[in-house]
Amino acid sequence: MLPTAELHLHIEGTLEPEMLVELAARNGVALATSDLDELRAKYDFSDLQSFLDLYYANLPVLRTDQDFYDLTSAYLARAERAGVRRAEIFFDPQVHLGNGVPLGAVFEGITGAFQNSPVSTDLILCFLRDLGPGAAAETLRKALPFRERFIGVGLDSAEVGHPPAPFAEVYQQAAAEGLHRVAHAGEEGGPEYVRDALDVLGAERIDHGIRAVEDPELVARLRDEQVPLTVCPLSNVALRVVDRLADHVLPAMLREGLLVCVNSDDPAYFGGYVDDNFAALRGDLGMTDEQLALLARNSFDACFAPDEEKAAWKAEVPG
Ligand code: HPA
Ligand SMILES: [Zn+2]
Repeated sequence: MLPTAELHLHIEGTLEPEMLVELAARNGVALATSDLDELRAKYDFSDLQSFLDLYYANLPVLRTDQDFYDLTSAYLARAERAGVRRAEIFFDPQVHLGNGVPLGAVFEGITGAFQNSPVSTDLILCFLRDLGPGAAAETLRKALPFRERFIGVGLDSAEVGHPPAPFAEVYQQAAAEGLHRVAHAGEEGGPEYVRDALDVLGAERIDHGIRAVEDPELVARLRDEQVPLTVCPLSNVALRVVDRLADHVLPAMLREGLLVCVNSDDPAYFGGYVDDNFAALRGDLGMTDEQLALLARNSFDACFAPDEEKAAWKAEVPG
């Protein structure tokens, strides 16, 4: 099992059907069905939005700090078995606030699970780009009383039609608070979303970024500046961003010298955890041990942990 850092993981996207049913029963939340096969059958997507519709529809089962604790503990236990040494975990506070869950319960549950795991963990607060910059600023304001519980901000949800630029001010505020800045860009949106995330938001890392390959000048810049790109191969196939894993641009990105790493995004929905992603890269793309080890080393270079810890994890990667 390759040791790796997982830097693109939405904790809400680790909600497996079994836990969905369990939490719905515990909290008295009605589901359309409790049949696990019927629930799994819905995990068939045509694009990002068709996934987001189901992802948001399932989240009202999360109500208490215990729910967030259980969700996060289950992910961390699975991640540990997948070789994950370091996880920088996204969450979507606007969804939970919208469902009437206090932010304190969300922070308490997630970070409580962090304390009981051997995996090195930190939390990144994501703004929902389709709700706009005003709602993002309001969310940051509500989260600042919990400032010590998270290390950065990100930008997720429906990409096309919701470019980065309007979020410049809230990203500036986040930077002033000493928070790291990442953003989803270049998943369904074009290279200009990646460029704006760097130039306008000051993003230190790009989530997905695969459509950057359409712009050679941008590729040269990403290589020269060694901007980390958190690529999610099984996600890209599940959301039909690429037709087949065999067509994925990840090997080309590696050949270009980009700082790419492998992540599971929403593993309960996309067919696997980070070890499953590595296995698929080996099986379907024929990637070699050397290439996979480079991806693992890149993940540690790309993470926000202290340099000594990064060096110790990197030294564990074979080759
Ligand atoms: O893969 C994703 N892309 C954009 N937004 C998201 N929110 C959860 N998962 C995703
Ligand atoms: Zn994502």
